Parts: sequence; C-alpha cells; structure tokens
Amino acid sequence: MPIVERDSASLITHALARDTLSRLRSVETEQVAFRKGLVKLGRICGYEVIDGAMETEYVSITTPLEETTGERVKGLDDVVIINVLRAATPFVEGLLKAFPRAKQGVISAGRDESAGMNDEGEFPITIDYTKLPEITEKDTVIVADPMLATGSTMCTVLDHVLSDADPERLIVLSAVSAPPGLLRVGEAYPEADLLTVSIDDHLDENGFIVPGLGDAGDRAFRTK
Ligand SMILES: O=P(O)(O)OC[C@H]1O[C@H](OP(=O)(O)OP(=O)(O)O)[C@H](O)[C@@H]1O
Ligand SMILES: O=c1cc[nH]c(=O)[nH]1
Ligand SMILES: [Mg+2]
Repeated sequence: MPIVERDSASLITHALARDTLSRLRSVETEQVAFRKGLVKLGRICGYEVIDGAMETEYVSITTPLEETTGERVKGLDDVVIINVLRAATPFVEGLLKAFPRAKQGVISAGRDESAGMNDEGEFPITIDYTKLPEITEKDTVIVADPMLATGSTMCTVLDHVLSDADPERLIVLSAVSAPPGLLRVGEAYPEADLLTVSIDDHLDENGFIVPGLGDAGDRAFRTK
C-alpha cells in the first residue's frame, strides 16, 4: 500500500517514510540529523514514486548460467527533477539516489515572510535564480519541495517550469503539506499529481504548517 489516493493528493504511506518524517518533526532533532532525515525521506519517496507511478518492461538478460527474462523500469532517463532552493536540497539529494540519471533544474524561490500572507492566504514569492534543463514531451517532471504550505511558492515555480514546456507527466512531491496549499496547486495545475507523505491539519497565522516541522530551510541550514 505504498501510495494511497486522497481527495486532494496521494499519500506516500511507506512505514519508513512515516518513521523518518516523525523524527524530522521532533524539535529535538538537530541540524545534522534533520538534514540526513530529509535525504533519507527523499530516497524513500523516490523509490515509492518509481514503484507507484512508473511502469516496468520485460528484457532478456544473460546471467552467468543462462538466458532469462528480467525487468527494467521504463522512462528512468526521461525524468527531470526540479530542486526548489533551498529546503529541497537535501530532499533532492535523496531523490537522486532513486533517479541518478535525472536531468536537474534549480529554482531559488523564497517567501517574503516579512510581508505576511495576503487576504487570499498567499505570500509574495521572490525568484532569484533559475537554471532549467530542456524539458521534452517524453519527460516526467518531479518538482520537489519538502514543504507545501500556502502553495504560493509551488505555483510560482510551476509557472516558471511550465512556461514553455509540456511534459508527459508532472509530479509535485512534498514531505509535509497543508490543505490550502494542495487546493491552490491542484486548482492552478489540475494535471499535476500531488504526492506527499503527510497532509497536516492547518496553517497558523504566519503561514506555518501545523503540526508541521517548523522552518525546514532554517533547520537544515542552521540559519536561525
Ligand atoms: O507553500 P508556501 O507557503 O509557499 O511555503 C512553502 C515554501 O516555504 C519554504 O521555503 P522558504 O520560503 O522558507 O525558503 P527556504 O527554503 O530558503 O527556507 C519551503 O521550502 C517552501 O519552498
Ligand atoms: O511550515 C512551513 C511552511 C513553509 N515553510 C517551512 O519551512 N515550513
Ligand atoms: Mg524557509
């Protein structure tokens, strides 16, 4: 039961994913353990994406003893992973263990937290840097960000990624998500498959996911 459909998203339910996320949530988890936990969670999520969302094909192989039939995952060379700086960096490091030959894109996107949320529950997003590979019609694009809160960042990132690309498949992968963010991204990009390890309860008045795990970027990079 690795991926379970919900109304707003599909849940990655692997026991190790839930275990790792629970450790990340703890306020006792310090920087190094936090970063390693995100790497581990990214790896598990990558394997689950392959298991739940990709097909295999039969191939003939020759063992040292005889010819037999084996299986290969189809389309592993047609994967693009977008790293949403900065909190996604360790998460993507793990994801790349499952997709070592993925093309990689980087988008530096940050919420202007001093501006606060507007009446629609959105943050202004600053994009400082983007470097994207060519995205073809054969590609599966995985946009990875451990936190999906209001969805402001993800919608802005998707606007950039899809401005002149029409990939075969679009996956938005998060560790922790909140209902308003899933709703916003789902409405703006109905073609996206939203995958997450946990749909948390709500956002607080500062746009933080509750119970959440706090500020993932600050915890991984020790900036606060
Ligand atoms: O759904 P949203 O309300 O947009 O919030 C989610 C975003 O917030 C965090 O990034 P942040 O802006 O803190 O930048 P950082 O990764 O550099 O810490 C997180 O990594 C997401 O990108
Ligand atoms: O709870 C949240 C919301 C946005 N970004 C984070 O890092 N944590
Ligand atoms: Mg942050």
